[in-house]
Amino acid sequence: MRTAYSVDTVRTAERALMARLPEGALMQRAAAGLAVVCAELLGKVYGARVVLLVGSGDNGGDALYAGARLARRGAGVTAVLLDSERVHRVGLAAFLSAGGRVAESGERALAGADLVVDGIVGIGGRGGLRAAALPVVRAALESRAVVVSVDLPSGVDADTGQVAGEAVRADVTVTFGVYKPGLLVDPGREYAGAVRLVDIGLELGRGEGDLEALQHGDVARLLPEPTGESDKYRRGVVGIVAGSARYPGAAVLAVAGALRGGAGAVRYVGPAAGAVVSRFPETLVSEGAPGKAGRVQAWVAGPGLGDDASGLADVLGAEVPVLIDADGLRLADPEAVRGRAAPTLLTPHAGEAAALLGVAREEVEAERLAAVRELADRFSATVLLKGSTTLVAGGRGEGAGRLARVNSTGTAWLATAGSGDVLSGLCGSLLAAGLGALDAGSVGAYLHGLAARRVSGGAPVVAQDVAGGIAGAWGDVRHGL
Ligand SMILES: NC(=O)C1=CN([C@@H]2O[C@H](COP(=O)(O)OP(=O)(O)OC[C@H]3O[C@@H](n4cnc5c(N)ncnc54)[C@H](OP(=O)(O)O)[C@@H]3O)[C@@H](O)[C@H]2O)[C@@H](O)CC1
Ligand SMILES: [K+]
Repeated sequence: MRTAYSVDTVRTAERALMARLPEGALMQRAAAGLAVVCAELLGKVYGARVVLLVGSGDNGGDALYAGARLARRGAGVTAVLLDSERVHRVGLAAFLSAGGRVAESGERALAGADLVVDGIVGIGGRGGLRAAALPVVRAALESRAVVVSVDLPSGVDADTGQVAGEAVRADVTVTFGVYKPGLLVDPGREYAGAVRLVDIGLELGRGEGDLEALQHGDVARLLPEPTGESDKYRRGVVGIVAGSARYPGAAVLAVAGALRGGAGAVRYVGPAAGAVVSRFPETLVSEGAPGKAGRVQAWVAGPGLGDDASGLADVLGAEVPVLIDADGLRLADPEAVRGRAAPTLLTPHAGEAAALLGVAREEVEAERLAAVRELADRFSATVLLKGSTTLVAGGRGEGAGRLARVNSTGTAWLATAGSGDVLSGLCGSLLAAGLGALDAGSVGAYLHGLAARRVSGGAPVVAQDVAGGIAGAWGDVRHGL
């Protein structure tokens, strides 16, 4: 599990650790780790040209101490001080005595740099980059240098990943102690590049976390596994209410996701039974109301329904887990969602989330973590917000509280018609197998992203292929590949 902690939590832990250590020890640990990564990236340190962008706080201090270490190993290191009146004084003195120089012109220094260290601002930053920093940041990005951000790309909000205006686009971010949410959630994640974690001795429990990202091992432990005793009901029967005369394909894709998600059986209820059975003859179909369809251990409702809300009341009234997606999100009665006793998983994309919250889509995109938490609170449900970094926040009971999940396996190629339908079936299958809503959503998103990456290989994918790739992704996770 990769766990990220909020700035407040990090600051509290840092204070406690600092009280037990000699003054400046933490910054030395941070700078040493930063210098090691820079040296690795440079290959040869002696003779390399390094430029430090130095802001007015401790983030700039880290950069100066790391710069001193590189200068002692023979690199030509130049510091661009964004405010010469406000700089980490002791760090600057150490940097100068190690042979570092202060640049007269930032732009000129940057033109020939091999590596740029972004120490403008870290977890103390508020808002996007200030005007004074913009010319050097732009020059750094235009140079051919590798850009390494200290702790966080300057301009990215550590707690939310929000970028107000401009921010540094790093090739690598060296972060200290623990991950910060802004490094895992878009748009911040995109600015961070590859993230390297440097241990500085901070000790924080999972319970103090703000956001976590499942890794292969976590997903492997959560995957349902049939035993010799299994029959279809033990593996879970999932019911799908999806599709319409106009959108039969949504039903087919949701069923595809559900079958690939390991359900013992899939029941389909709706007008697209012909299309479903011709593609997947193993599906059990019925045309009446969902309540009459027979035993089901989790329902998925919504993909491609158009304006037909007739099945939703039955589904929302069922005492089993329910996933609502796509048109179902618009058609479902919010009171019926809030009033449910069994787990409920809502799976909007940013546009649907914006409609549910009554805000503009851009607002959701800019503050994805806040949006998913707000929806989970409003609907007393677990909410999965789809996107390049899909987020899942818990409602009542399981997963409640602040610890949300972020999925790191997504790919931009997943933004394709029908891929959400596959995801809804897949997550529904996991619910039917007995996973809680937070686990079903995050494991489903993980496999879905991995499946898309596997079949894409960097090229466009279609939703059917994503469903077809789930088995391979499942196997990779199980075998730790
Ligand atoms: N604590 C520890 O134990 C350890 C901390 N460590 C390091 O310290 C970092 C935190 O340092 P910090 O607290 O000094 O804050 P920091 O990120 O340098 O920013 C504050 C300064 O930036 C300014 N500023 C604000 N917003 C801005 C913007 N948008 N654009 C430009 N400037 C902006 C703000 O100015 P002001 O608002 O006061 O005018 C203030 O002067 C942390 O990220 C890690 O790198 C490591 O050494 C490990 C041990
Ligand atoms: K930084």
